[in-house]
Amino acid sequence: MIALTPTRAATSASVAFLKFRTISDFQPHLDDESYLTPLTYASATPYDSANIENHAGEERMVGLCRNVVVMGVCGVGKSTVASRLAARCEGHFLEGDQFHPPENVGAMAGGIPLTDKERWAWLGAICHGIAALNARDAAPVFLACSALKRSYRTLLRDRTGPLAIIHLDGDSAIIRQRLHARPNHFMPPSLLDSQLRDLEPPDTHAEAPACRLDVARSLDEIIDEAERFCRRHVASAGRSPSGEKPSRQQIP
Ligand SMILES: Nc1ncnc2c1ncn2[C@@H]1O[C@H](COP(=O)(O)OP(=O)(O)OP(=O)(O)O)[C@@H](O)[C@H]1O
Ligand SMILES: O=C(O)[C@H](O)[C@@H](O)[C@H](O)[C@H](O)CO
Repeated sequence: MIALTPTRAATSASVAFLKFRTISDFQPHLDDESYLTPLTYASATPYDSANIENHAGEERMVGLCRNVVVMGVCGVGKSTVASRLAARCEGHFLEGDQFHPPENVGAMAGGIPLTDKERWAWLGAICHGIAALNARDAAPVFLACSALKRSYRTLLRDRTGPLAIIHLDGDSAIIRQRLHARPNHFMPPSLLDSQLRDLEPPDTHAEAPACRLDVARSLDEIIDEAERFCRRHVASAGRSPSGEKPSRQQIP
């Protein structure tokens, strides 16, 4: 059984899996594939681009994202970065691995890469998780999720709205070393090669806003740069230490 109870310390960010403890909370329909029904995020959440565009003269939300995916192959630091970023930006942290059914975890633990079909079901469940958090309040969601292929990211965007992408990437030797050094994780380092084969790095124009951050840098440097990216592209992404509102794009 995959452990679904919280394993990380809560921070000032909302840590989503403290609230949603079981996979069934998020994937009640996997058997009949109705998880593919539209989520209608605009009607289910306060993020309604039609309304926002009518607020001429006020802060313009168009172009800003509600959700952020921290993506990349296993061991690049997705969970570490996304959870710290959520704390910095006063958002929710969503751990993509929490949405894998036990069969997926079992396959990976046994050294078998996931298929597209297995990933579609998993991504569908993640979309429900994002939508649930978006419906709850206006805080941004920081998702740690491999999202290796462009089609996976398209699904996330189609079902949950504008998506900012932070791609953690770099020297595979560094990533492999970190995987070997990481204790108590179901993902075997042997799966890194298949993850690298599946990886379709984001097209920073076609999939904008997207950025690539090198895993060779220190965690602090990565978080600082990721935070700057989020302040430019993510609605309500954090406040200054003085408690000021986050800066947003203005209508010229
Ligand atoms: N920039 C960094 N410098 C040094 N160590 C790092 C850095 N980023 C992550 N790590 C370490 O690398 C390991 C892997 O990080 P983490 O578990 O966050 O990766 P992940 O991408 O979420 O992995 P997975 O997809 O397999 O769950 C952890 O032990 C983490 O502390
Ligand atoms: O798409 C995938 O193949 C999976 O999401 C993996 O990336 C794992 O979940 C993750 O790496 C766990 O360590």
